[in-house]
Amino acid sequence: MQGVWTPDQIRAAEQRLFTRTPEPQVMRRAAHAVSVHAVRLLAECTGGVAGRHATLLVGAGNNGGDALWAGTFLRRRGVGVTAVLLAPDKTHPAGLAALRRAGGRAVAADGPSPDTSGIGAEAADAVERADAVIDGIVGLSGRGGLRPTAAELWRRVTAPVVAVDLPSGVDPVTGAVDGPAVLADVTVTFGGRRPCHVLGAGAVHSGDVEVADIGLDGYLPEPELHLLDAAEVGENWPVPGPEDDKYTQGVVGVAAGSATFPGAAVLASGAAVQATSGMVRYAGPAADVVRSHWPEVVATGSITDAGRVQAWAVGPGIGTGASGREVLLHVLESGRPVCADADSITLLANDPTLWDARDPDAPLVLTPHAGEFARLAGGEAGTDRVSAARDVAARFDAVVLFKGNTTVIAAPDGRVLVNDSRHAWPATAGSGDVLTGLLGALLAGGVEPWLACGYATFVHSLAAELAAGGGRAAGGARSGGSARGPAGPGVAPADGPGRGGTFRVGAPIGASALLAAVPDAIRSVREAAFRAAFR
Ligand SMILES: NC(=O)C1=CN([C@@H]2O[C@H](COP(=O)(O)OP(=O)(O)OC[C@H]3O[C@@H](n4cnc5c(N)ncnc54)[C@H](OP(=O)(O)O)[C@@H]3O)[C@@H](O)[C@H]2O)[C@@H](O)CC1
Ligand SMILES: Nc1ncnc2c1ncn2[C@@H]1O[C@H](COP(=O)(O)OP(=O)(O)O)[C@@H](O)[C@H]1O
Ligand SMILES: [K+]
Repeated sequence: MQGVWTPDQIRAAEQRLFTRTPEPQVMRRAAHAVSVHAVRLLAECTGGVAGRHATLLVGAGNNGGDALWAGTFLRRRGVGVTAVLLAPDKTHPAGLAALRRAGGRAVAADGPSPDTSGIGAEAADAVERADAVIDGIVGLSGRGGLRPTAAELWRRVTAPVVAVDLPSGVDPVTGAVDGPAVLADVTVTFGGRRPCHVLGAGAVHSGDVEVADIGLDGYLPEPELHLLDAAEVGENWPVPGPEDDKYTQGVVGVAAGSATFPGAAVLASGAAVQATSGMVRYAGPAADVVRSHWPEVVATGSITDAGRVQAWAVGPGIGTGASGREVLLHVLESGRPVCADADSITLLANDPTLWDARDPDAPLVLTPHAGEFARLAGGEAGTDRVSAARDVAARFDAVVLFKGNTTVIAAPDGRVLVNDSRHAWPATAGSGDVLTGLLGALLAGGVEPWLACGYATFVHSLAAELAAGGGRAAGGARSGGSARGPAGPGVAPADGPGRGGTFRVGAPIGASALLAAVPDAIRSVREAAFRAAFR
């Protein structure tokens, strides 16, 4: 599991590191990593390094200092370097002196201008003609969007961009973007990811995130957030062993769908069938339709005849009336782990007495989308979705899987996992029903609920990507390309978030296609685990 640390945690760790390693040395280490990725980007995008030109956007603090030192390292590779200074009086003095000694040039951002922008002609020229741009405008101390001069410079950037630490203009803590902000191809960060690399629009603006080792390991506390990788999901996905039979792997019960919404039952049951090899029981009015799609499902018309299960997936399409309430009540009283989605969340939000039916020892997973979340929480989540999910998880003593482009998974004890989707293909009707089925199957297989949410979300997102034709295998390299794509600087391409090639290929999918790709996604994460074991 990879960690994500808040700016405060990073700063505290840095202070401890500085007691052993002098700050300038740490900065040079960080800057060297930035230069390595800038060299790679130059080579990939222009076919060469020496003789190319890099422009540094340099702000008032240490982030600008990093960029200046990175420029110094680039000079050693024969790259022409111009630093555009946004705050000449506050520019990192040692970094600027080093760049000048190395033969780099520095110009002020503002100055005599041929137009009304206030950007000096030299600065404008350096930005517009750059082969690569290094964004050192602002880092961990950033607040709000880019200020006017920085925004005006950014508007002129067309070259590929390496952001130092984080893309300037993005809120370091929430990832929110509420003004102009840099859209990076690569972000080079230090010691561990920051929340803005994985949350909200920041996840898109960061591009590919590279974590450089600057010696912080050993000084960092427990991470604020966690990320899963493909190998970990594959290693822990339940598969049958030699001693297993259909019962030992856990039987999942699906209580979903209705005469009006049989599709929810088919999708959730199908996902449960594809997720593990044990047995799936279905209970509800769509039993005939489910049987005709999935003959292996043991289906009955009534929840009271369902038979024994090890976990329940309940909610999609059951309705919020009396019959839906009865189904939910039965499931909550079963004492089994429950994944409650869709209508069951609305029922719980509307009728607090339903909570009393719950066995306090049985794990409960709630999987709200934004609207259902607001019903549960009693108000909109706002931009700090992590805190909002944590609060609801603690309040209801349940694991909360808060859906969205970035899915936030909070446990009642405060642990948070995030899945920063690199695309938006699951944004299609019925895909939530598939997720519910996957989760039910993992809970029935005995997977710890918080991790089950992480594994299910990872596979769900990957299945959508494979189905859409992005073609990225889990743990594999993403295809390249400038973050800005054909839409031009600062604008995400129309076909999805503006990052590597995945977003410019593929076709929209329905939930059935996502469901059909689940076995490929599971195979892919298991292959990643196999490769990792022999690395
Ligand atoms: N600690 C270390 O040794 C290491 C740290 N490292 C590096 O240091 C970075 C943190 O540096 P930092 O704390 O100096 O602040 P930084 O982010 O550069 O901001 C500077 C000033 O910018 C301003 N500003 C704020 N918002 C703004 C906006 N929207 N648009 C424009 N300007 C804005 C605001 O000043 P103001 O103008 O408000 O007075 C703020 O004080 C960190 O991200 C990493 O890169 C690495 O070298 C590893 C070792
Ligand atoms: N923009 C998006 N990017 C990535 N994933 C998304 C996006 N929007 C929704 N999703 C995912 O798609 C699924 C939709 O679930 P839900 O809203 O319950 O749909 P439904 O009720 O139609 O099945 C969730 O897993 C959610 O995280
Ligand atoms: K930056």
